[in-house]
Amino acid sequence: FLPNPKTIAIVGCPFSGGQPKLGVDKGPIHLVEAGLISQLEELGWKVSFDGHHQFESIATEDDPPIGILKNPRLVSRVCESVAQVVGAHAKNGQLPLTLGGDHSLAMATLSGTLSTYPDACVIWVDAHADINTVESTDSGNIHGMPVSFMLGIGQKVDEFSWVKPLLKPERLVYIGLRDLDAGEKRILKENNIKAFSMHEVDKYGIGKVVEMALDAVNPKRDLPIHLSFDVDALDPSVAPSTGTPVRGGLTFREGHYICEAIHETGLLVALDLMEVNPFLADSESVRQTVAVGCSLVRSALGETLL
Ligand SMILES: N[C@@H](CSCCS(N)(=O)=O)C(=O)O
Ligand SMILES: [Mn+2]
Ligand SMILES: [Mn+2]
Ligand SMILES: [Mn+2]
Repeated sequence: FLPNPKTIAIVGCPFSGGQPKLGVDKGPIHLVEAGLISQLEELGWKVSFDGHHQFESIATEDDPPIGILKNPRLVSRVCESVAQVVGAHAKNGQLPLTLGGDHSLAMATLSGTLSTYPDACVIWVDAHADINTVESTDSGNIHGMPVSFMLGIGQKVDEFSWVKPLLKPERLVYIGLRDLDAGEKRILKENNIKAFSMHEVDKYGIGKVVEMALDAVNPKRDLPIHLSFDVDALDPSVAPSTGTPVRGGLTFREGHYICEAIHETGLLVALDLMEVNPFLADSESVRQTVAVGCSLVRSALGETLL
């Protein structure tokens, strides 16, 4: 039996603690104000949205770095609470759509999904692998680390003891990589994690890459899919208003093809749209970035061209 959610639960997460740039916490409100809810209703979905989450209360306490990890207590507590919310929606048979906010939130979304669907596979669309460990990170920005926590690799951090290693390496695949730290390249190899970088996208074309990615983690097309989409996977000319832009990214169509193809599997159970930062560009570029975020979500949730 495979889930067939009919309701989307929007989890608006105005959170920026996993990285240093102001503004990414305003991503959710821009996405919702661009009309995303009615756009999804147009597609036939029931949409439940009980307002963006408030994290101010958690933010007040003293939160010195642990090692070089920045805002560790804040990130941990926010993610722990969001994990409960995402998990509850998934357990109710709804499709959690998490709007970021920075990608450290994926500790929450993957925990929520994998606690409900232990066999789910994760398709991570991103310029970055976000798999740094406590030992390998150079920045201490936790938005570059969520995958390592979910795999249970690297030195343990007490504040994150709630994070269970629910993600198996063989159930994770990347598309769009082009900016990995040396440590991350080593971690991918050591853990035999499947990754389709922009080199493979150029070489095989996006259609073949998505097919190979699914073959790698969902060979019988019978496992639930969690799609975690970082808008910086797209070329900065397509999605300029994001915190860590990297040249040579996915075209508008390549990004949409990934979402359309995943919708076509009928296996999508959870979706993250992360790292939209409306403070980082002129208003037209912000509008463009928000619009492409909404468009990608629509494609992953059933909007077709014909
Ligand atoms: N690898 C770098 C950059 S990580 C970029 C994180 S994201 N979520 O893809 O924007 C680091 O660890 O700081
Ligand atoms: Mn990311
Ligand atoms: Mn990224
Ligand atoms: Mn980013």
